[in-house]
Amino acid sequence: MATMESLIGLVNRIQRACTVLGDHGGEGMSLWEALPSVAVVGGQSSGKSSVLESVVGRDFLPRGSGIVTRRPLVLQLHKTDKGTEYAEFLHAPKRKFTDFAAVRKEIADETDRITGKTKQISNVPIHLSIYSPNVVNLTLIDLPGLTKVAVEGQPESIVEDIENMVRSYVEKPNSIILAISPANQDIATSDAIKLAREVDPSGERTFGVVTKLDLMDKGTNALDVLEGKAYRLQHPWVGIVNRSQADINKNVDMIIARQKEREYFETSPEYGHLAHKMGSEYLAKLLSKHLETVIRQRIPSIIALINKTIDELNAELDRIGRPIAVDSGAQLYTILELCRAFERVFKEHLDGGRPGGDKIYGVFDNQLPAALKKLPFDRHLSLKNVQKVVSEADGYQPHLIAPEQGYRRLIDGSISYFKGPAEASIDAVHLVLKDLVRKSIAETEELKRFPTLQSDIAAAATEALERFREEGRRTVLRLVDMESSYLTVEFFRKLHLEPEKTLNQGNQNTDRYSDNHFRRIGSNVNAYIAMVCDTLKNSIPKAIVYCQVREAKRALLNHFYTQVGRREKERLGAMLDEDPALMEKRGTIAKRLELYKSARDEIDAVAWK
Ligand SMILES: Nc1nc2c(ncn2[C@@H]2O[C@H](COP(=O)(O)OP(=O)(O)OP(=O)(O)O)[C@@H](O)[C@H]2O)c(=O)[nH]1
Repeated sequence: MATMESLIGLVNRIQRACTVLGDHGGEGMSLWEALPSVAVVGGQSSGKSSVLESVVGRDFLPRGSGIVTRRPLVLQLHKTDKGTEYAEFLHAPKRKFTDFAAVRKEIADETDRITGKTKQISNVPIHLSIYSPNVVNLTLIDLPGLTKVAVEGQPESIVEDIENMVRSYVEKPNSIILAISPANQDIATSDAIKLAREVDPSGERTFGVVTKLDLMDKGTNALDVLEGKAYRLQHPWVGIVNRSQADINKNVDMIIARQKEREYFETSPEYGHLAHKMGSEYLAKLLSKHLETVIRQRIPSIIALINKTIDELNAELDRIGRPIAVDSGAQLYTILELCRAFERVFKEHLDGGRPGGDKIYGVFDNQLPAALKKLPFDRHLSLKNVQKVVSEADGYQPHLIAPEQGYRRLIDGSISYFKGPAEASIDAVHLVLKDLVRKSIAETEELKRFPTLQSDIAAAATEALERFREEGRRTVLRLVDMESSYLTVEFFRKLHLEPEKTLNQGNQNTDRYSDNHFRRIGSNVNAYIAMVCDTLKNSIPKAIVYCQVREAKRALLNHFYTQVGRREKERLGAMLDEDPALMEKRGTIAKRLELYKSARDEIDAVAWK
């Protein structure tokens, strides 16, 4: 018997754990649903509270007209060896109630706390534990009384609402139904039996209880019900005599009430032969024994469920990451690992595998050529401007054969236009790289839990990219300057060999001569610039890749690594600060895990006894 009792005590502990974890037996297969409990079901005023109280041996349930029980009450009875009786609510775990009138008030207050002072009902249970030497270990659920009509102030749906809520408790296969029917009503019309039959047609988990035997009309009795003739259940029917309203008003003690009940059956001419199988005490023992049997059968599946949950929790912990180490060596290692993970993702973006790297080629293939095409060479090499630049370069002495100075100035002026597109390409690639850094940080699964390190990496990478941009900028500007500093001699020598067709035409008009002459200079410069443009179109991308892209791949976090290596312990720890919400989540999971593990240990211990 000791083993059996610890078994039920264990169930009580696990059920409490479930509620702590927010498991109200809602969606899905929960531990709660794997464990048996006893639900008290009956019409209003059928005597549910009275039965519950006499099983417990204490007055503690709120009473009144109308719907008093508006939230399920999960009542766990814990048998103690000795000491005073007390009650404890899960929502106020530090407070021990020894005054049961205060328990009654707390149930009423706690009901109102969720439902307000309305006539609404809620399916969030109130958990109450009673510790006493005078009880057996048992979990009982008191449910709102079934009703046939809504009373004033209640919505029409209340009848259905209550029935649905009660059904949601008793339809679970682990629920043992205590179906209360008053003896002074036809058993055929009993709400409790009606619902029990619906959810448990075979009757294997229904216990029929007949109350108010003492209130039956003279000359009638409930023998055909109690003997199972009127309605057959697999378990024997139990008759009960609770305190009458008059007894309650007179504050008749529960112990005395039980004694009176026992006497009632022992001396009853109708029920005397059934006396040993009647009454609240017998009912309590019957229930307890049945629970034990059911729990024994359930142990393997409960253990399986607990193991499954433990596996799930462990997997979840792995997913969000285990707690981080405290020694600085391990922290440094973790930081470097996380940085590497980020770098891997970043490189995948550049090398392909992840999108984004192609945008850089887009700069080379579209943006740069388009910008080069738009350069205003037409204007710069217009007849008028060529004339102006060349004349200014000649000074007081016009050139004799070819305007060497004029050519130089026109070419220099044109080449300086290339600086704009060169710098714009540098900036465009810089933006692409910066965006890839941002994306890579967001995509690095391992970094998710470390917001501080995320921003540290972002800052370090951005700073490095800035440096690469500066280096890139200097390099492309140099490429442009190089084009100015030394011109391709070959090009001009070839020009010199070409016959000057226009000059040999008959008309010797000086204006025409000079127009053609300058037009020719303009078109020569234009051809030269087109050649330079082709060169730069190829060399600028090379410089950009060399200075920015290649460096980003090779050394994005190099500076950062040297800095981190020098940091002392506190700062390393701070870098690994986590999102508080995540830390809390890990804490919750760890706590759940702990609870489930201890539940498993306890079940293992009991199961092997
Ligand atoms: N004489 C007598 N009165 C009883 C018996 N059982 C319950 N009563 C009385 O019937 C009334 C209703 O009993 P409760 O135990 O409050 O019934 P309930 O089903 O919990 O009622 P609600 O919570 O309103 O649904 C009370 O006045 C009880 O004293 C009984 O066996 N004999």
